[in-house]
Amino acid sequence: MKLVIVKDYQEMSRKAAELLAQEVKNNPQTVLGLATGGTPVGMYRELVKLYQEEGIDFSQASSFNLDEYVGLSSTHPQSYRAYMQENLFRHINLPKDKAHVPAGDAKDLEKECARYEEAIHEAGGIDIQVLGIGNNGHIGFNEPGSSAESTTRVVQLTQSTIEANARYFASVEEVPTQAVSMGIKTILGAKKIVLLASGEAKAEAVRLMLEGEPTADVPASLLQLHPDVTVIVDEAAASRLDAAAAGSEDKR
Ligand SMILES: N[C@@H]1[C@@H](O)[C@H](O)[C@@H](COP(=O)(O)O)O[C@@H]1O
Repeated sequence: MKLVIVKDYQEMSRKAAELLAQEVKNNPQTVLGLATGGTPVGMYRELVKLYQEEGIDFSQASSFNLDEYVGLSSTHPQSYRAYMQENLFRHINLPKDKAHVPAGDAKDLEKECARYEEAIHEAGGIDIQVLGIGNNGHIGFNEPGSSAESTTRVVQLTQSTIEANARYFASVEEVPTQAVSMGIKTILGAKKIVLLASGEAKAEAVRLMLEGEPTADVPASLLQLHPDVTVIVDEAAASRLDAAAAGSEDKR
């Protein structure tokens, strides 16, 4: 995995946006894999800026989001569809029908999961997948214990994830307990992966991802099985790494 340690959140966001913009410039039909959470907000802000200032053209691109809460409609303000709309989709010229987010309010969720997996396949697979990381090492909503063979499915959120995500809701009781999430196998199927982490709270998860054995107990560590992963972390998130003591950039 390629590790890039940057000074702060701002630099992490800019670097990640530049990577995505470059990808779209190189291949206008890029299939983007997108993530939500607090971490990529700055990256989307920078990407919108690049779109406005440099005219990056998304008209032939498409996107697939990692996950969505079960039970929230696309118009619910805390749904990941609403997040994407607010932070990215409404600002750029990505065609609406090519911006995919799982439907967490589908009547038949199993069918929705199979449909989503098939849609990724039909689009030719994901070219570049953006990821954040949960405090417990989850990616997407693949909680500890998720198999490397898992595909898009309904998952149960752990209490720690529910509590961590409660800050976006009025109360912890309002946080959905389930989600539709791409699986580990779906994520590892992307041609390239970029994982972002910022802040001290992520330092232990980042350490286990990079320096621990690959194990389903820390889903992000399974990214070690992928040949093209770039991890962009700020100094606080890198603070527990052996590599952080050695220098700023490192290839492993
Ligand atoms: N499903 C999302 C993940 O994709 C995200 O990486 C994680 C961390 O979120 P944050 O970036 O807000 O710390 O939160 C949620 O659980």
